[in-house]
Amino acid sequence: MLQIFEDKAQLSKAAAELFVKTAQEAVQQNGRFTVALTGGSSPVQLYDLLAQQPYVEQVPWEKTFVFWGDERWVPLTDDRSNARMAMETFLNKVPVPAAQIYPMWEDGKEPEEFANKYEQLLKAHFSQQIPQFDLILLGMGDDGHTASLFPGTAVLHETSRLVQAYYLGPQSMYRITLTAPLINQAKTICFLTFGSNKAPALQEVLEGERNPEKYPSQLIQPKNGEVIWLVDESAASKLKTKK
Ligand SMILES: O=C(O)[C@H](O)[C@@H](O)[C@H](O)[C@H](O)COP(=O)(O)O
Repeated sequence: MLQIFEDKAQLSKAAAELFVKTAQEAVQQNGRFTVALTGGSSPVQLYDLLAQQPYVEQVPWEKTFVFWGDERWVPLTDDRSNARMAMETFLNKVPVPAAQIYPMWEDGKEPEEFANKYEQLLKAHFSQQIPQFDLILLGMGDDGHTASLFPGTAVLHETSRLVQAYYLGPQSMYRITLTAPLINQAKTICFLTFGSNKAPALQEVLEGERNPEKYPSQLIQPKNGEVIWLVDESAASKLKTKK
């Protein structure tokens, strides 16, 4: 489903409403809400809203479990840390129990070793069931990547692992990411995409020929759930079909 908004503010408000709705429904159905957050700049306004009225009091924080879709392998004190950004913008301001927040980082661990640990953590959280997030938030880069699924990387071909870490040469850092097969188990996947720099990639991802090697966001096709693209008019400017 594609929804186009006038600007980032409207888009972020719709994302906050979706967050509240999926959280409430998940708690009603299963007694808890499991979400994977995204990093980058796209979710900042959404996270800000979630710490404010009317949203903050509508989310069942005590029953919320927070994971990440991907992370730059840097300490939690680093400016580039996705976890740090989410902590500062909302997690430190809302009553989610600290023990239910699972950043993708541990001091002294190697990234590959930590990826295995995070995978085990997810398996334990979902016990015997398929690891199925209630909600996964994603951003899309202007090259069509999402989470840390970058064009031309081996992780795009992963079929069995849930979490992987790998060295991303062009950024001179390790990345850790949920894999596409895991992301695609989710009940709801929500892309937040705004700005004219995203317009060419968005057109390719949604309307171009299938080429996930070049546009990894095309890999995101939930098995039984739904994918919702929240997009602003600038990002949507090159789309031929605006619905
Ligand atoms: O850690 C990251 O870099 C991400 O999670 C990444 O996948 C991000 O969502 C996109 O690059 C979009 O980034 P922006 O929101 O900054 O445009």
